[in-house]
Amino acid sequence: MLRITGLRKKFGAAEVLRGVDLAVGRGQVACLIGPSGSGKSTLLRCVNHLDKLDAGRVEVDGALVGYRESGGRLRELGDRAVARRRAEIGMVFQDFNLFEHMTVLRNVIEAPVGVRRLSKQDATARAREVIARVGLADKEDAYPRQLSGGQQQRIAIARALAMDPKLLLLDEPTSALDPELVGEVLAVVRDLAQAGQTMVVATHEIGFAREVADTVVFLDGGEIVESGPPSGVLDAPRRARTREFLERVL
Ligand SMILES: Nc1ncnc2c1ncn2[C@@H]1O[C@H](COP(=O)(O)OP(=O)(O)OP(=O)(O)O)[C@@H](O)[C@H]1O
Repeated sequence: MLRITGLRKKFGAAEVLRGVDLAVGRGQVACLIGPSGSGKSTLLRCVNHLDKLDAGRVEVDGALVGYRESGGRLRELGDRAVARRRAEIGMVFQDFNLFEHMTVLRNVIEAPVGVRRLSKQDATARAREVIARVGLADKEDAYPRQLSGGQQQRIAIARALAMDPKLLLLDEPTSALDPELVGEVLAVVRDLAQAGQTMVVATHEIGFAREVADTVVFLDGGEIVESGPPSGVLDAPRRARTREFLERVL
């Protein structure tokens, strides 16, 4: 479902991603772990073309994201074509990014109506379904400020699900939450994993990665140091850099 090859990304002189290769199969969950600044967010942002690539390619379900091939070279797509491709990729940010002036229901309906061109009626039915799926059916008329951080993040997940994404990217979805609210968001993500949603999750929650990931990807200094099933990368790491990181965070 996701194939990344030779991905490089610079900000100024700093090379933040230094040749990343990663494949995530349909229905699989990859968890990105690594120190702060290792490039996890940038990697996710390159997948949905919020950041441009300097080299390499990203394909979602066989189609390039943000580019088209022309004469053996990649050319950037226009805004509307990018928006169409991006509509197939859900993104959940650390700080929820909900529209504060809109109710929960309006937040979730917005993209299906505006981007997918669903009728208001169909979008509302879809929104109600995904809001119920994150356990917040009783909050559809609330405004974000009336919800806890955990509830806001669950609505942000519902908003992404409303577009029926082929791939869901979650960028440290629990980092901005008080510790007692982390569990409710992880429970929603765990349910999605069990339901077969393809996901890439950047996370500092190592225990969670052990539980849900098919593949754990340890990123350090913009490169993948080690990747594989949790039983390998987390429980029997082959590389000293992985071991040192895990000793620091566990
Ligand atoms: N828009 C930008 N302009 C300049 N530098 C950037 C930009 N975005 C990220 N960086 C730099 O790229 C590096 C990787 O950042 P990134 O946010 O991808 O790391 P991360 O692993 O997600 O970190 P964290 O766990 O703290 O979120 C950092 O050194 C960061 O300062």
